[in-house]
Amino acid sequence: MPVSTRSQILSNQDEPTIDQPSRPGTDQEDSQPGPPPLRNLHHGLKEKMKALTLLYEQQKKASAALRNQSTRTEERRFSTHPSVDLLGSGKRDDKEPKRSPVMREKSQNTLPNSTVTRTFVLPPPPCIPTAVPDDSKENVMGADRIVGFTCPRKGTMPTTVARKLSLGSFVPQSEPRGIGATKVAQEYDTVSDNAGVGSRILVFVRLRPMSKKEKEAGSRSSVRIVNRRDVYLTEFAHENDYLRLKRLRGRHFTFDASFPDTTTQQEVYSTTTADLVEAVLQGRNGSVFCYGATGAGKTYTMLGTVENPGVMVLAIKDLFAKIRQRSCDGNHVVHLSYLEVYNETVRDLLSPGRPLVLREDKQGIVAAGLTQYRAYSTDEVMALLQRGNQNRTTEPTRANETSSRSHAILQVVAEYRVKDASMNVVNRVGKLSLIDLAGSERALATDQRTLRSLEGANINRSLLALSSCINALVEGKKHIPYRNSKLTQLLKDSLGGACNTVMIANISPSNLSFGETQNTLHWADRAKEIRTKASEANEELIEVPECETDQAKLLLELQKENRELRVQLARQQQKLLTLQAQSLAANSSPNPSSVTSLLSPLPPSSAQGNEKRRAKSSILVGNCFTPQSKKRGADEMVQELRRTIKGLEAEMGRMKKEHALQLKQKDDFIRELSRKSMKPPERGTTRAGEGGGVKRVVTRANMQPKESTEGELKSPSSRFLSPAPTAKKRTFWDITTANSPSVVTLNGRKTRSHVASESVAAAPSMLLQLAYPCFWFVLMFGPHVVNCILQPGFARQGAGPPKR
Ligand SMILES: Nc1ncnc2c1ncn2[C@@H]1O[C@H](COP(=O)(O)OP(=O)(O)OP(=O)(O)O)[C@@H](O)[C@H]1O
Repeated sequence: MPVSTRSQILSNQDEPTIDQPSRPGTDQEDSQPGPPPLRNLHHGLKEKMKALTLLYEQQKKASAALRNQSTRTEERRFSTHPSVDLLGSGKRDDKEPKRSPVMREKSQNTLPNSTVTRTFVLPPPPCIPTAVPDDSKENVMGADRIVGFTCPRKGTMPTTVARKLSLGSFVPQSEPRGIGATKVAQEYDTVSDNAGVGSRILVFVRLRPMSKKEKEAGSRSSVRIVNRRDVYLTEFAHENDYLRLKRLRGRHFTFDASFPDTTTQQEVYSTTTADLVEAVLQGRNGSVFCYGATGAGKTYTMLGTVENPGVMVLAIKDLFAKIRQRSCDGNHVVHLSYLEVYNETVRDLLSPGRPLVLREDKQGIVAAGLTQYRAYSTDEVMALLQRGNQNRTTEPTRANETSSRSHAILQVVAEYRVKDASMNVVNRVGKLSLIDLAGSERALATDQRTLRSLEGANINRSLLALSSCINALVEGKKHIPYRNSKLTQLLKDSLGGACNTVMIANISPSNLSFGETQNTLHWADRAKEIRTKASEANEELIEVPECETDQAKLLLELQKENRELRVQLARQQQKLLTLQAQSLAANSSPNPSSVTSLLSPLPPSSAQGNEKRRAKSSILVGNCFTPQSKKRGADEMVQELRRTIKGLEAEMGRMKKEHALQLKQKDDFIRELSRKSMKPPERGTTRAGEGGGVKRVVTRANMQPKESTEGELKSPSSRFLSPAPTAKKRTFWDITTANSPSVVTLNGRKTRSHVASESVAAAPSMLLQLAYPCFWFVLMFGPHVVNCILQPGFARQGAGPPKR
């Protein structure tokens, strides 16, 4: 049986085919029926390719007028994939693609919903795959060549010239534009956008340097960045892995800008975020988020280190510097909040506490109860940022020593007044969100069956929700599944709202992370197609009155408002101080009630007040030198001591009064007794006022110290002195001998017994003479009465002649 082979077909190319109807009535037809003529399939293909090439050329010519010099750049871009070099493949020719039937790339799309094919130059392969794989995005190549790469473009992309890199749609041309975007716009092809319709998300890629660990593991670089824009990804396989060697993949992506591993933080900031800060100062909202696998350098890009601060730090510095320059009245308000989404709960990083609930209001999705700190300087923001980062959940994993286990969102709201072109005063409010996402990860890359894996699962879930949202947005679906996770809820504004958004995709160069890098680049490539809504400036015109009187009025009003605010501030500060003092006291004392009573002013001197004061004094005595009291301020202690002294003095005064009263009562009693029971003795009873007596009468009143009569003591200790010298009961020795202890008095004066003893000493026989009646006297009235009579007061009271 004759078998037609490929060589036969090729050799019989001149023979008629189905497409070429044979001429009827020829000898050939009649005489040689033979096998039916075979169709050369290559003919159809060739024609199609020719048509396509023609179409391509036409389009190219048409667009050349628009693109001017970009054609040459485009052609250069279609050159051979550098991975061929990496793999050590054969030579290439830049002109080759023009003749090659397959290797074309249409960078522009003139028809909606058409497919753009990126093609890499290849020598004709010995065995070209007959069917293009389903995943048309993937390049399939042999061990040393890349076959093709297609990338479907949706109808959502602008049908005219494609990309707009600058933020021109929302930054007025009159305003200075950030260096970054301007530079990038100059370096790379920029294309016009439908102004006012909105802007698409700008996507940047940052490659980090190879880590020490990766180097030690012998990994090779699988990423190559060309022209600061194109990223080539190459897969490596072990030379013995024959199966994979034949199916190695290579990929090519183009982004708004791609940063090689040598790029500085400042370069990244000025290219990606500087323009967003500028837009925020125009009253618009902006978001920057870092996306990538764990350990790819997201936190490094966003936060950086002390020596190399990242985007967050540089953006805030820039914001403060610009706001100060532009604010027409020098006033500006910068509010700051910092939260994290950890295991699907939202937490405040600046004042950690209970998880926050997300609510949707007219401002968008907000975390209810999130602390908004007012910051006055960059340093303050830095301090807050540092505090927030200390509260952020980070754990070491196998993939990263300091892996962030949560998504962190720093939001800065800036408000200030500026004079516009027509010298009107305008109030502008803009919001900047800086987001450091947690890294997507494989369970094996981190840890299994631990809390880390639970965290990893939650991170992956929220990132999956993010990719679903990106897909839905790219496909122009009506329903975007923001509610699938807390992260997407919080990113709603950034992805689908009126916001200028920048995505920085972080990748690792290591071939060991090929899968993760490929995944990151895939989603980054997809995110390029998301268009956000047109962002309107949030600004309010403040009308300034024209005539001078109105201006003066306004000035007065503002001054009044200012005064009121100052008063309010002073009140608040006072309240704060009181609260602080109370909390300090409560912390330092084990008995809060006693401390509160100490801090409150003392009531006026009432009986109740005295009681309280006494109680307080005792508390103070107990607390004054306790270790807790040492903690209190020196002033407070001095005050407490003063209060103690006052309390003690009051107590002394009261005691003194009581004492005087008792004395008086005693004297009265004695006088009464003396009146009733006995005649005053002849001797020693001379009236003091008469001055006729030879002997001087010493009374109790004379004996009392002078100060006691005035009702005041000089020192608290002296007040505790016992009144014993005056109140002491007389002993026999008081009467009989001058050497008795009671003879010597306080003032060097002598007591009545002293006087008596003197006389006794002068005439000892007199004692004997008196002994007998005294004995009878004692027998009749008892020793107590005698003692009373012998008291010094008796002489005073009884100094006058008895009335009876
Ligand atoms: N551009 C860079 N230059 C120098 N070092 C870098 C760079 N990017 C990342 N690194 C280093 O790589 C390590 C991992 O980076 P980083 O912690 O930022 O990763 P990550 O993506 O935030 O990881 P995770 O998602 O686990 O938090 C860090 O030690 C960091 O210092």
